[in-house]
Amino acid sequence: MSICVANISKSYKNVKALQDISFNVKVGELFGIIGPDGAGKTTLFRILTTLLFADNGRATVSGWDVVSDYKNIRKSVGYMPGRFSLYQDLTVEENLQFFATIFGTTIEENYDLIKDIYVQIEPFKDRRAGKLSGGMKQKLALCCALIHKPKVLFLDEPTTGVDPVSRKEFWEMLKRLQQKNITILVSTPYMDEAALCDRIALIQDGKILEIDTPEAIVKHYPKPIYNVSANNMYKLINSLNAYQYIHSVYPFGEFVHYTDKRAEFNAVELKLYLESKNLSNIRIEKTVATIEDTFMELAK
Ligand SMILES: Nc1ncnc2c1ncn2[C@@H]1O[C@H](COP(=O)(O)OP(=O)(O)OP(=O)(O)O)[C@@H](O)[C@H]1O
Repeated sequence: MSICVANISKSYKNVKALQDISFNVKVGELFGIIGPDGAGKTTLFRILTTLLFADNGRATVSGWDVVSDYKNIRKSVGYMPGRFSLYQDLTVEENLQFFATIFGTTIEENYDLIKDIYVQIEPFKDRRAGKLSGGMKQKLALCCALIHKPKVLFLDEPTTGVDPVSRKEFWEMLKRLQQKNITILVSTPYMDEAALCDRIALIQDGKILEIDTPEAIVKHYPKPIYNVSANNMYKLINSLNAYQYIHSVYPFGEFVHYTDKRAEFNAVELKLYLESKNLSNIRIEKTVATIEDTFMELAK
């Protein structure tokens, strides 16, 4: 195992940031920690990268204990914190040089590992890091986290605030790094990114709701789910919420995802009900559950 987490808990005064968290990550696995703001993702990353002590439980990274072997862990992992952590006043190249030096290596020595990513920011190598776009900053931060050839990479919300094209590119890079046998633990609040991981842990209020492959998690969704749309989204949601057979309803892009309490759902009856609420252009179609649907159901 690359990462073992056993019964980890952490509180800040009255806030239970992590409650009895356990999971394992295999060598070379791309494992996602998926949860909304405040779920406890950063706290978990800080414990695993030896920057914070847990109140209870044990964790190892590459076989090293996060408390007693912290020095070995610090040498062998890469950590990209959620907030931009690089030196804004240093240039792209100077930042990279700096991180290589503190880990006792050089850019040349491990250039192969970062090459794919670095070529994209190389044209801006003399630009100060503070003047880069969001996507470029993420690429530089990833290069800096990789420059000492870590065995395990911790990426805390690496794509938050990054445009959709750069997000997609970023995940393609992670897939390539994975082929180099680097274990990757990545957190994200974006449910679409969860589908790109080998396995995911859904986390909310410091507790793990479920751990499995994205495909298996979606298959566990317990009910048929329907895309519903109408001329007025706000009124549609309010009307569905007031419907006597509603199990769940929430907005999903241009639709509303609706599930019904009954085993036998009646679309005609629902349409008539919505028409009685003065809605028009009503469409009701069966759809497949996503990770977001599963999360919402488990988090209820
Ligand atoms: N130093 C602290 N003192 C008090 N409460 C804290 C501290 N750090 C985090 N918390 C609280 O602990 C909980 C978990 O926070 P954490 O930052 O780990 O979550 P997160 O999933 O990373 O969310 P975010 O993306 O918003 O940072 C939240 O309720 C947060 O307000």
